[in-house]
Amino acid sequence: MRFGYDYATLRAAEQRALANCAPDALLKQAARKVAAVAIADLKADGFFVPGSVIAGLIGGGNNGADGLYALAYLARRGAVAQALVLHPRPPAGALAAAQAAGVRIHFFGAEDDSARPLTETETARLLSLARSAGIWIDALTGIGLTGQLRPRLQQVIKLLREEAESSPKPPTVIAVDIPSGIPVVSETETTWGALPAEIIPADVTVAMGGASSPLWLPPASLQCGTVEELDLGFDLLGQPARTIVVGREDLPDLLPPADAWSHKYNRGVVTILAGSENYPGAALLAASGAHGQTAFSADLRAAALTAVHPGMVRYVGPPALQQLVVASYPRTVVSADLSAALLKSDAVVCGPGWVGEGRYSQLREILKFAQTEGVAVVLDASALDLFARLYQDSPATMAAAPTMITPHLGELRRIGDALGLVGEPNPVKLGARIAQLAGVVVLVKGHQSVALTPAGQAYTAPPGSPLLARAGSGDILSGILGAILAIRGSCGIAAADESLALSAMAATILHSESVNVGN
Ligand SMILES: NC(=O)C1=CN([C@@H]2O[C@H](COP(=O)(O)OP(=O)(O)OC[C@H]3O[C@@H](n4cnc5c(N)ncnc54)[C@H](O)[C@@H]3O)[C@@H](O)[C@H]2O)[C@@H](O)CC1
Repeated sequence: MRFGYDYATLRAAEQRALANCAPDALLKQAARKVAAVAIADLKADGFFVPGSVIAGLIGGGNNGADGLYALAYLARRGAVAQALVLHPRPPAGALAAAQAAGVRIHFFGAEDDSARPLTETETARLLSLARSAGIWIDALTGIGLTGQLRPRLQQVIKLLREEAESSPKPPTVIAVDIPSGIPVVSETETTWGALPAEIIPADVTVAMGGASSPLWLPPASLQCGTVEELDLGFDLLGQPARTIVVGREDLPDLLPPADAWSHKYNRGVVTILAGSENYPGAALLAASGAHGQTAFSADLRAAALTAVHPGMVRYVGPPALQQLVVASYPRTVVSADLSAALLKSDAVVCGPGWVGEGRYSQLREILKFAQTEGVAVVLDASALDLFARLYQDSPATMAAAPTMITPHLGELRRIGDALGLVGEPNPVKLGARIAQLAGVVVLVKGHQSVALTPAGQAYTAPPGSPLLARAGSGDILSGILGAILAIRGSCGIAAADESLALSAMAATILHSESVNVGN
């Protein structure tokens, strides 16, 4: 797993590390890593370091200092290192070191008026210098950015973004700590990966000492390129992470294997309520996910086979759909009796294609059962509108049951509106607010899915396959998720919010993997 921290945690860790080392020692260590990334990029493209032109976009804080020291290393290796200084007071020690190493220093807007836009002449000079470089080191602002980016910096970032986008040979952009302009702190709350008006998208971001949350959360994460974390000795172990990134390598730890004593009743029983006359396919798709009827690449197969093969899949629905499900998945135990099925369940999935009379009271019954027995419930698709209604009627029922709702972006907005959370454009933040208000885990499904817990943590995984963007994907995912929750539930892994969120990430990784190999 990888972790993202909030501003206060990172700052405190930085202060503790700084107390134990010489002035600028950490900055120089950070700079060496940035220089190494630049050198690796040159070599990968078949260039030599001597003679290669590298531009550093230099701001006024320690982020700028990292950039200047990196240019100094590169100049000593023979690169033509150009510092484009865009702050009236660049960090003095790093500037002197860069000059001494032969870095060429170019000042823009030396007077202290960051509201004045660059003149035409300055703009032309900036672009010409930037154009001559194959690598840009973006060191304008790091985690010290506060408030809205000042106008001149906004103008500069816009100019350079447009230059990079329109260039036939775009530069490799290496962001120091975080692409400039992305806020890590605001006065009132974590920024949840918000994007500024202007940004130069990075190919690589080198996170210094510890990664900030926006590096992992969309939409900001989608502009950060590959994130490389540099260990600077920050003691972050044991510090609360705001964001947890689950990878394929974590799956074996999240998916308990069956053992010699496993049987159909103790290996997890998942009950599915899905499909209707108009949407019969939803019942089949959810069942296929729960039965693990998905292909996986060889290295995931071992984990996946145990993960998505619960002891039993039960289906509750009308007789015609029961027949359909059994015809495709004969292992399914079907019934029309919800109460009887619930009694034997370790997890319940409800919602794909699930329309018709009586759903509201069924949902109430499921949540009451979940509340009493501590059994995890996944609410998807049609159950989401019922969820909003139920929350309005009886909020306590929601918060007390281990519940996860799984909206895509359109459904998320509808739930937000129904709960009175209007006008929040950032889906991750909206999901976090719904989670907090309703006391449920919210899995925001999309290119990069994020699960938000009521306690304010975000769980995510690398972006999924583009092939997931089609009808029926969510139905399969809900089945996979139900199977994982049932297995974990039967193994005594508590259906606490963190466990639900981790299960959601395991399910999204497996789901994405399965469509990539042909399902
Ligand atoms: N202190 C240390 O030893 C270490 C610092 N590190 C680096 O230092 C960075 C943090 O340094 P700082 O705290 O100096 O902060 P930053 O360098 O991130 O930001 C401060 C600079 O941003 C400008 N700024 C702030 N708000 C602005 C706005 N709204 N519009 C335009 N400009 C604005 C300020 O004028 C100042 O020049 C990290 O992101 C990281 O790159 C890391 O290398 C780790 C070690």
